[in-house]
Amino acid sequence: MQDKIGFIGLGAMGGALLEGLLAGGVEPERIVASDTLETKLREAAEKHGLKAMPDVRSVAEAARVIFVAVKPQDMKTLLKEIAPVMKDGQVVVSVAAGVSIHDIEKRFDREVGVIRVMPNTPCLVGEGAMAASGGKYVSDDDLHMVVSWLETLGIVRTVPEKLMDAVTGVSGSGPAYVYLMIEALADGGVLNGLPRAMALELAAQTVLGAARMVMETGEHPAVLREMVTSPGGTTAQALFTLEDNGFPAAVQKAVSAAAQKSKELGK
Ligand SMILES: NC(=O)C1=CN([C@@H]2O[C@H](COP(=O)(O)OP(=O)(O)OC[C@H]3O[C@@H](n4cnc5c(N)ncnc54)[C@H](OP(=O)(O)O)[C@@H]3O)[C@@H](O)[C@H]2O)C=CC1
Ligand SMILES: O=C(O)[C@@H]1CCC=N1
Repeated sequence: MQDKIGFIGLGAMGGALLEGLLAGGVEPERIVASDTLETKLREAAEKHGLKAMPDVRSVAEAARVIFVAVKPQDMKTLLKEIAPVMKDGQVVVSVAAGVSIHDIEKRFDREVGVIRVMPNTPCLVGEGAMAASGGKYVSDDDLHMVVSWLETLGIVRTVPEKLMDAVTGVSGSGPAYVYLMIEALADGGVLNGLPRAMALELAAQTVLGAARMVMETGEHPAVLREMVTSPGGTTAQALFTLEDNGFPAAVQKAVSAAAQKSKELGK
């Protein structure tokens, strides 16, 4: 029989990872899950046919690999709760921003493997951007297994743990900045007379198309930007306005602010 896979925390990110793994072919019979919110747990159990567990210890007892997707501030309490039943060879996959592998390992007096992952919500549609780092007790086989599951939800880069705060600033929190950009783009369209639904559709497709151009042509964004920018034309005027209003600096400052907050969450 295949190992069970546990989920603790079925909020925005835990739910997205769960749905992504199921869509990627993991059988629901392998999943055992727990969330403090009973309705959320019951809904997930009914929707996906997974096994709802009465508490987190039951998840830790039943599963060999346990995805933990609770808030960073709840990690200490959660790990304390499951520590007494954790065994050598189990694997905890943590997505908590800022919480280090060492901080998780030290809660157990067993050699529990820890994999720290920074995913993002587009995992829900198979377009996640993720980074992963493995701790000292995790075997290469287990790391490869978890990475291969995650690869069904998007791209996964294995990175040294010290880069995780920067990853959080770019791709973990990144979808939110892009949504803000899409909203602003659409609002700009409405300001200039477009019907709202059409403005939103054009804005979202523009972001999707531009991202695919970067991924599929392999060209630097500056080259692609020049392709759009006709001399003396509309784009040059818009780019000048964005630069003049500090758009590139604002985005870089946002990434640094998120990375800094990630460091603070880990303290
Ligand atoms: N949202 C995102 O895009 C991303 C989030 N992350 C990380 O994912 C983690 C979860 O974030 P997010 O999904 O946004 O947060 P949510 O608050 O949406 O989800 C966390 C869930 O875990 C539940 N929970 C808390 N403590 C326990 C416990 N002891 N046992 C079982 N369930 C528990 C919460 O219940 P309750 O509400 O009752 O506390 C909640 O339902 C965080 O650590 C975050 O850093 C990482 C990358 C991206
Ligand atoms: O906002 C947060 O703290 C989490 C971590 C990355 C994305 N969402």
